[in-house]
Amino acid sequence: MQLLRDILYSVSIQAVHGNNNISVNELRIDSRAVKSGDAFIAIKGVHTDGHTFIAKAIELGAAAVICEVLPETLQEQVCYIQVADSTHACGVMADNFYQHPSRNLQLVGVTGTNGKTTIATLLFKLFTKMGYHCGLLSTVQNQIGDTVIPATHTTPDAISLNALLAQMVADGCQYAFMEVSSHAVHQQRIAGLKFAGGIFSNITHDHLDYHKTFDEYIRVKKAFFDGLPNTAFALTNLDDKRGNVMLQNTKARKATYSLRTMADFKGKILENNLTGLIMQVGEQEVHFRLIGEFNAYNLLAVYGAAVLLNQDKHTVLQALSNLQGAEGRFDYILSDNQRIIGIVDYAHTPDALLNVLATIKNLRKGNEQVITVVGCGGDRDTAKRPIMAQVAAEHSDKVILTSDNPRSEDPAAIIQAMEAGVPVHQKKKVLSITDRKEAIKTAISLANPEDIVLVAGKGHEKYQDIKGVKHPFDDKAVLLEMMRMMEK
Ligand SMILES: CC(=O)N[C@H]1[C@@H](OP(=O)(O)OP(=O)(O)OC[C@H]2O[C@@H](n3ccc(=O)[nH]c3=O)[C@H](O)[C@@H]2O)O[C@H](CO)[C@@H](O)[C@@H]1O[C@H](C)C(=O)N[C@@H](C)C(=O)N[C@H](CCC(=O)O)C(=O)O
Ligand SMILES: Nc1ncnc2c1ncn2[C@@H]1O[C@H](COP(=O)(O)OP(=O)(O)OP(=O)(O)O)[C@@H](O)[C@H]1O
Ligand SMILES: N[C@H](CCC[C@H](N)C(=O)O)C(=O)O
Ligand SMILES: [Mg+2]
Repeated sequence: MQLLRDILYSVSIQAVHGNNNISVNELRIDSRAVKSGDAFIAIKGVHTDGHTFIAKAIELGAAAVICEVLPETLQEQVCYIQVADSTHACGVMADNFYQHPSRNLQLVGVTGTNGKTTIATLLFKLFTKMGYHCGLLSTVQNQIGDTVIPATHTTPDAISLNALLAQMVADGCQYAFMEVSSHAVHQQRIAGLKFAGGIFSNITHDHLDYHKTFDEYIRVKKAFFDGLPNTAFALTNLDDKRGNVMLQNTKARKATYSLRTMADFKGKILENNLTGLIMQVGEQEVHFRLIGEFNAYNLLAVYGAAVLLNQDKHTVLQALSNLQGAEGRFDYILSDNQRIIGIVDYAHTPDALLNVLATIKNLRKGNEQVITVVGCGGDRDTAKRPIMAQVAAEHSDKVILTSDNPRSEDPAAIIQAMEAGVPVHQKKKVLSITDRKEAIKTAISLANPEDIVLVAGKGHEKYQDIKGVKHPFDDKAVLLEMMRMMEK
């Protein structure tokens, strides 16, 4: 419990109605969760406007309301705080309410279209291995030391985020590694946080359903670096066309990584096969267990960040060399009698799919076929659908288009939109099967010994979201089940 006026410290306030010298139990952005003595922050969302639920929140006992527009009639027992931007106020208030947790550990944020989970997870594993107590906030899961806390978002809302960071501080964590999604930057979920460092992986086509234009998407990602303090580092990928732009206006210490040009952290791939990567990193030659060129980038980002956090180069490379990647990222299975190679990967953007297929192509020894099973999520960027199918068709021998998470959409319509991207001369090698399990089964039945079956798009996910209901589904488990069934 804390005083409202303390929680409001450094929030830009336009007007106060009522007594702000009252105690507040919890901060809430959802009226449905409000209990007696809570403060309700009304946020304008994508689907609805939190301001319409102010009366409901008060009915449930809200003692304070933070809003951009005051209701017409004000209740005497409630303190109303009018602010210019309630999403920003929410971030600052959450930071105050939880006693500035991000100032009490070293917080590193990772942004970019692809690689966030991999980089954040590797940093968490690396620092844990080097003897530190660490926290992780990622798409796959949140973690405090060994304790796993399920994740609902890539970056949680400001209140949950600060609550988790406070738990990490209370548990003695020295470092926290988090993914910073573009949604989170735009919705100010990270307002008020103090970062010790920021990492940029890359930027390609995604989330244009939300950000509308690519320029706006770039601007939002850049805003994360614009907001870093001069005590932080900002580490960027020089091989990405927008790598430099990201750091243009940052106050943070700039650093770069690259596989192609001069950079602070320069790497070179010496070998890249199914047993891993051999890379030259600085002066040292190192073997890594992660597979593929894109992971060479992720590893360089992790190495650079660790060195910028004052860790010893040799210790870092030694520890990093033994680590495995994140669940569902180029997750590799050999069928029991080693006939077929199965790969589960979270590639759900054209760029990620292209990377995975290019990686597979490089690893192929001879005439093995590559059979790709892929779909696109419903209620998400529609522009990527035909491109994903095109990429799959161009770089595979056979393709089965199927459902990802259809959400509120008709799965057949999503598949149709994908089919439109398949070039006419490649239509012959493309099948469409709406049921994902059937699609995986068919892929296995089409495979000959040594062939590679890639199941893309869902990675670690353990469900399929159909009309708002999450049905249990696990690509890796289904793939294994089908491999075993077909081998009998
Ligand atoms: C598009 C988007 O980001 N939506 C997020 C947003 O919801 P919204 O804007 O639709 O909210 P809304 O339903 O319009 O409601 C507005 C406000 O009214 C409140 N409300 C609503 C109803 C009610 O009865 N009472 C009430 O108070 C809501 O709590 C909210 O504060 O704010 C909510 C509360 O923080 C989030 O849960 C929700 O995430 C949804 C579930 C989501 O799917 N988000 C995805 C797109 C997302 O954020 N993904 C990124 C990762 C992307 C990536 O990198 O791949 C992530 O960081 O996870
Ligand atoms: N550095 C990279 N560059 C391009 N593609 C990558 C990179 N790292 C991983 N990928 C591909 O992108 C997929 C997603 O990787 P990862 O989960 O690490 O990214 P993410 O940024 O966290 O994604 P999300 O935004 O969905 O949380 C992987 O399965 C892999 O196919
Ligand atoms: N963080 C991404 C993940 C997409 C994964 C894919 N399986 C889908 O459901 O579209 C999103 O929510 O847009
Ligand atoms: Mg992620």
